[in-house]
Amino acid sequence: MRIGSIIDGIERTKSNQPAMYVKNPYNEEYVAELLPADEQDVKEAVQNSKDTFHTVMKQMPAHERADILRRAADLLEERSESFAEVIMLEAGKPIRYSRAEIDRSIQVLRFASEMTKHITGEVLPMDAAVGGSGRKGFVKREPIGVVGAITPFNFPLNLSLHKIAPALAAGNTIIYKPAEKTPVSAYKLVQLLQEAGLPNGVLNLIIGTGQETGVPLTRDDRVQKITFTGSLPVGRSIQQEAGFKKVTLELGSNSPNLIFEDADLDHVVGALVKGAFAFSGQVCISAQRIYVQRTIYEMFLDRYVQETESLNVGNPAEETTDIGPMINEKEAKRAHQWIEDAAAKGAIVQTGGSRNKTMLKPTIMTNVTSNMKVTAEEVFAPIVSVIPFETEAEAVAMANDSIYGLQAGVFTKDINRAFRTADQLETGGVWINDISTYRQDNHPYGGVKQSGIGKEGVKYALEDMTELKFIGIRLEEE
Ligand SMILES: NC(=O)c1ccc[n+]([C@@H]2O[C@H](COP(=O)([O-])OP(=O)(O)OC[C@H]3O[C@@H](n4cnc5c(N)ncnc54)[C@H](O)[C@@H]3O)[C@@H](O)[C@H]2O)c1
Ligand SMILES: O=C[C@H](O)CS(=O)(=O)O
Repeated sequence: MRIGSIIDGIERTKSNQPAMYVKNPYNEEYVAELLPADEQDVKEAVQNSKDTFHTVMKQMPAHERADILRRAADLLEERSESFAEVIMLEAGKPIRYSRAEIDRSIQVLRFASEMTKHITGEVLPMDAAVGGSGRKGFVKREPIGVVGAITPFNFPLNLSLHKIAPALAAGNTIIYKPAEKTPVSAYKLVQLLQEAGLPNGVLNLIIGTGQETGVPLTRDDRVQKITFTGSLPVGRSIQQEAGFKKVTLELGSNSPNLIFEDADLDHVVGALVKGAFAFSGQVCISAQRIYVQRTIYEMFLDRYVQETESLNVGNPAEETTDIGPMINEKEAKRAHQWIEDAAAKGAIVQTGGSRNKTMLKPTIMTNVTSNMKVTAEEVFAPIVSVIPFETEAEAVAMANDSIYGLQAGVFTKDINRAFRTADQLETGGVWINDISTYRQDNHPYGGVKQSGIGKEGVKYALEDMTELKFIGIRLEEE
């Protein structure tokens, strides 16, 4: 399979850049050849998106946009297995988890379709201001224009749809720059939306590297908004390069989970095995730091290690596989090095710790300190640290001792403590009696501190992809 960028509905079949290849991270088998775009392609895509916004999108009524999104959801449902297979092959995501990603993506399309018909404004009480009598004021939401969507490899379909679907619902045109590690699902998604009735040029696809295509897209003044999901260093660079554009940044985390002594351990242990190791920990809200009240620490740790050791590690294509490869060997080596660095400073590897190419065994560490990379930085690998605490105040302080603040989990049966803790945690979201790793696609989602700027979750992303316009009328006196 050979894929190129799609601009104004036409696929580019030539490239001035050296070809790139997507390989299955588990066995290095060829998945696709890419024809990468360059700065000139980006410029053309932006001009086409700008023209299409004025000639097509501004005229398209909400019911048509809603229908396209609904048809896309139906088509994705029909083809769910082939999309799941592509994500399994290009990202190495175990097939059961790949299917779950498709199920969520279908919902995101449906939420967006429903929201399209409910983009409302308000009528202002103008006489609330001195001198405002005899005036009427209206606030309406308008699409912002051209949206640049830059996405990561780890949820290549769902996180792309968290940008594309609300942008379409709002009536914008989009330039979609997916991760070069996982562009095949992106290519299939653009084709699917075209089949669902999306006119040419409303969604332009740019296949290429961050440097060659993401940077010029971010700098282009004809783009009104960049919505980015990815790592902190790239997010920082986008913030600096974006100029006057609106920017949404969905970045990384080292998510904390707090387990109090009255928690339901039967639930907690299984949930946190999944929460720390699903997709080899390559999830931005993966449980990375688990704080356990001292009175139940040993009991939790024993059960946690035991259940982790029962995970099936292997080929992501197999139905029974829980843990597959990491995205590439470079990342697996980097994560393995972090384990070794921590161990050299006194951390204890309770289970795991070994690596074979892209396969890193699920690893539980104890005796860690807050200045080790495995706790202080985003590990983005199947590595979790378990840390004891004595008091609620101590647990909250340790959880908040981070540059990140995306999502947290708190486990307790005491409703007062649950809300008290949730109020004090410095994160964009808190789950009580569920893992930090759990996300639904309809709640506001996004970090504080260096985890990002702005919120997604269809309704919230949509709001940020519109501009408020005020229209006032001074009525003639009789
Ligand atoms: N908060 C969230 O919702 C969320 C969700 C998923 C992933 N993430 C984060 O994403 C990271 C993993 O994904 P990744 O490795 O694909 O991230 P990444 O930052 O390396 O790449 C993300 C995207 O940015 C592009 N890019 C790279 N350099 C660029 C530049 N200078 N300018 C513009 N674009 C550029 C890449 O080509 C890719 O499309 C982790 O840090 C993870 O926490 C966050
Ligand atoms: O990787 C981070 C993602 O935001 C997780 S999810 O797809 O939203 O669950």
